[in-house]
Amino acid sequence: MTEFWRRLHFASTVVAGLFIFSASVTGCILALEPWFISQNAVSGQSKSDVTLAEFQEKLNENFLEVFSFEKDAYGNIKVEGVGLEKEGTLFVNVETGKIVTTPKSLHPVFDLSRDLHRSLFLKTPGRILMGLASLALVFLAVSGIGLHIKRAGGLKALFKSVKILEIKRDGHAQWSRLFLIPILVVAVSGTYLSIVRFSPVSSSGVSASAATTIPFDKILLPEVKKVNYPVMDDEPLVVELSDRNLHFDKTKGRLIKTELLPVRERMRVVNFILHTGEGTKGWAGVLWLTSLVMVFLSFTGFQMVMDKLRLKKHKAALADDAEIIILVGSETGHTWRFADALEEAYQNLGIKVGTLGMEHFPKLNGKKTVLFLTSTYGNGDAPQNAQNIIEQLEEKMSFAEAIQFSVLGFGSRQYPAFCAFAEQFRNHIVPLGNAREIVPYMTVDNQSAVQFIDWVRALNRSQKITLSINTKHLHPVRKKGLETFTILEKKENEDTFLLRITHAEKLKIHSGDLLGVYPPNENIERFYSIASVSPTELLLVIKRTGLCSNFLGSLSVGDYFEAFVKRNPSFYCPNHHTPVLMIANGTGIAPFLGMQSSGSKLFWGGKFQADFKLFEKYCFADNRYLVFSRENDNAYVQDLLLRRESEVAEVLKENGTIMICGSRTMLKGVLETIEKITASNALPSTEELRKQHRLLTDCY
Ligand SMILES: Cc1cc2nc3c(=O)[nH]c(=O)nc-3n(C[C@H](O)[C@H](O)[C@H](O)COP(=O)(O)O)c2cc1C
Repeated sequence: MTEFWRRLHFASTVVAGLFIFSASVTGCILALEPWFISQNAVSGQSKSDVTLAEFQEKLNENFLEVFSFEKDAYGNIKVEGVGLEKEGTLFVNVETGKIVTTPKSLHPVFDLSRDLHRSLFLKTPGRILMGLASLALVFLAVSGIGLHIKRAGGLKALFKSVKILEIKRDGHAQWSRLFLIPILVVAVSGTYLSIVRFSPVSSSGVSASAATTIPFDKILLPEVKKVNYPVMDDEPLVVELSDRNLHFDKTKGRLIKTELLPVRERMRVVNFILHTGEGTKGWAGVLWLTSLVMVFLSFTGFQMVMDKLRLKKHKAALADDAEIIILVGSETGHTWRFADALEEAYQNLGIKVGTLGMEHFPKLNGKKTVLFLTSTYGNGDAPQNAQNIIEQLEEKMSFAEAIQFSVLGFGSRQYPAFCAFAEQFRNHIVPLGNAREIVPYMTVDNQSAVQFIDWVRALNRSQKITLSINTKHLHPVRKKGLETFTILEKKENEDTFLLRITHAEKLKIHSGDLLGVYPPNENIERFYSIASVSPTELLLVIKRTGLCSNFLGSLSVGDYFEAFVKRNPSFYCPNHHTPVLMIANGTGIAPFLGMQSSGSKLFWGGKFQADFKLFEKYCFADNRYLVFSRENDNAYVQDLLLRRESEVAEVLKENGTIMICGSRTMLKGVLETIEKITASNALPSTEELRKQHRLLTDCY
């Protein structure tokens, strides 16, 4: 269902985005019009009990002849007639009937904006386009509501606050939710106005009703919209009220007929006011804010669409006749190279094949061969596009008649949980009654082309085909559009060093994001945790362990290098006002140097006191607790947690969050300790805390 809302939202943006953007910008200008016009009102306010007959007498004192008069939404009365001194279209005072100066015309920008807003200066075709754009906005608003509900996890949760971690995505969600109702009103009323304009009025559009008989001298002026005085004796005098037209004979006494305005016309007036704010300064103000928000939403929406189009060279759906389905789980994109090469090999044999990311895992039917290629991330976790996929496996696969499958895990033996996710995933498929494994589970370490080809050979034997892989396509390629980072400061202690580097402000880096750096002559990046200490500066704390860290360690102040930022929102510091407990060892302190606040406590463990000196200047947390394993009390950070058990428990009691960064060995010890603390203080378990997003880890 989420996918349905997302597609509807995406399609509406692509189709009508530019038109909506243009209407939003011009809407910002037009919503100001009621304010200017109301300041410009010249006719004054009429008393509520003045009758039309009394007002006519006043007019007769000042005019030789009146052909008609009309009142606009701001109370200005415009008379067509011959005055004692002037004639033509004249504005009059509502109490005296005397001619007053005409209202000043507004700046031409309003007329230009109106034309652009209604018809893009293209007359009827433009009006039709803008009508369709309004309709697309209705779809956008409705699909937006659907997405909000899905994102919040239910209708009730819809009103919870959204954490703004990334302006583009979260700001879009936050502001669209706040302005959902006015946006929907603008969209529906705009659509209605367009429909009314282009659907023909039937001649029976006005209905007569004998029941509404108002004597002429009882009509109150505030209720009158327009009066037409007849020129010929046999024509009626027509008084237009908001919901009906009254026809009187020329003697002015006798009502000839009453025309009730059709519902459609009355609805048009209501929708016109809702859409333009005419005559209502308060609603006009809301519309102005709504237009501003819509400009922002168009802008951020466009950026997201562009991001998606840029990223999405891969499809989101399969052709119905695909015999082979390749499903890819990937965090940083490397596994896609292997999947694409495999797809190409099938195509070369004329076999119908489709490749999808795991997030587009379709409900399978009939007889299918499905090849799963997936990496493993974090602590043996699923990559980003395969989160929660195991829970959905049965639903996706159980309707198929027969599935032949194989799982190929991509990972790195540098991580203790080597290919753990792929293995776990495979173990959940094996028991399914309709699934048969055609190639035994295999793994690919560090994107090894040789190991991949081994698996392809096994696949060939099983399928009795000869896939031939173009190994050129397996070589890692550097990402395009890398950013430049220049070193401002470098400090070293033993084999660890701190870099303060500067970057372009537009990058909008958050502490907790990762910096992807390519070592010289290698196209597989390494990631380093970032502390963002100003809009253009960040800190890295790195230990020399291999090619890439040695490369960065060899740079000096003034040198620059190229890298890219990988967003890591699952390790952003929560920005609600609850305490945060930051736990790190060694270089794991890096992201926390950019996250410290008055509500945070930092627990850090290192070997020697001197190690801390490296970043002491940047560590200003009041509540910081340090421990050294080769000095003083020879203890680890988990020992420190036990010693300060009551403070740890206090953070959790106050609904706080625990963030852990550093080595995996430390993580294991720390989690065991926290489990003990939560158990003895009747607090939620670490598993429960993880589910509540109150236990965040970034360990390597
Ligand atoms: C932060 C990080 C965590 C990782 N965690 C694991 C892991 O727990 N187990 C594993 O086998 N590989 C792990 N890897 C290695 C990746 O799975 C491997 O590089 C894979 O080829 C990446 O494929 P992808 O770019 O398609 O996601 C990790 C890599 C990074 C950068």
